Amino acid sequence: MTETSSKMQYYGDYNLLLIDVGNTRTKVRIIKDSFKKDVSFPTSEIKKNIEKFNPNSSVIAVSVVNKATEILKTHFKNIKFITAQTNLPIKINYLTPQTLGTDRIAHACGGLLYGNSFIIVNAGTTTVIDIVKERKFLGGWILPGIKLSSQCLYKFTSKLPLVENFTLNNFYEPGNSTTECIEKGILLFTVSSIQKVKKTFNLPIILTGGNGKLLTNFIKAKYVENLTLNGLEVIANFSSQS
Ligand SMILES: Nc1ncnc2c1ncn2[C@@H]1O[C@H](COP(=O)(O)OP(=O)(O)OP(=O)(O)O)[C@@H](O)[C@H]1O
Ligand SMILES: CC(C)(CO)[C@@H](O)C(=O)NCCC(=O)O
Repeated sequence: MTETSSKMQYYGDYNLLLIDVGNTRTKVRIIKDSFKKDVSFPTSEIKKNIEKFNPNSSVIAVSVVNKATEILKTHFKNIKFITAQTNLPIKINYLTPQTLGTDRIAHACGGLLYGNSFIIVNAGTTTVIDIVKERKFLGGWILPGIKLSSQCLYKFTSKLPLVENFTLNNFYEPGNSTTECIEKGILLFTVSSIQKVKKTFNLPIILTGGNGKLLTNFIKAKYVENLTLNGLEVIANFSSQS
């Protein structure tokens, strides 16, 4: 478990837990009065990590991993999962709200801390680009994430190596070696997609996710480390006031 401060401990006594289960990592925000702390761990290890939290805690969660959702439901007696039907500070305009990733709902709500209209780029396992216009979620684009793209090229070809470190700060010149071609190809695909959306909608970009920091080298954006957890906090405050 990774923490922003102190050592790992039993998290037994607090007012509220916010949980974001992503395909790669699970993030937890512990809130007790004005005290806040974020911790994270691999989603593949959710069972053993979640046992460190008091089952009687109040929990608000989003999860995009079905198995992890079941583990959370079993452990916590008082857990609320955000859905498109939750009382939200935004409107959801999506043809299939029942299939909409609830992390995307949280991102859209977290973005309200910076304005009412924006582009969200969540560069995690997948790269998701979403549009919120005047507090209305309009949908977006789901792309393979940076690491996933690299793993696919490696897995489904005979000659391509696995490229794990993305260290370039320029990818517009052609790549000059196999690893450079892969790195530049994935960055070109990711960054050009985001730039095209920016050009079309001309809204400010909010960038988040495990690869968000890397993309700040190429895209003018506000980088927010834990946008999903911030969004859950916005939703919690909104429903307590309305
Ligand atoms: N410490 C880390 N552990 C795991 N992945 C990391 C780490 N740092 C950067 N990454 C990159 O971040 C990606 C995971 O990002 P993130 O945690 O936002 O994804 P996630 O848990 O799948 O969330 P989402 O489902 O919203 O995409 C990985 O694919 C990897 O490329
Ligand atoms: C796209 C991901 C994987 C991003 O985390 C997640 O939001 C998800 O599983 N979404 C379901 C499909 C949808 O949002 O329409």
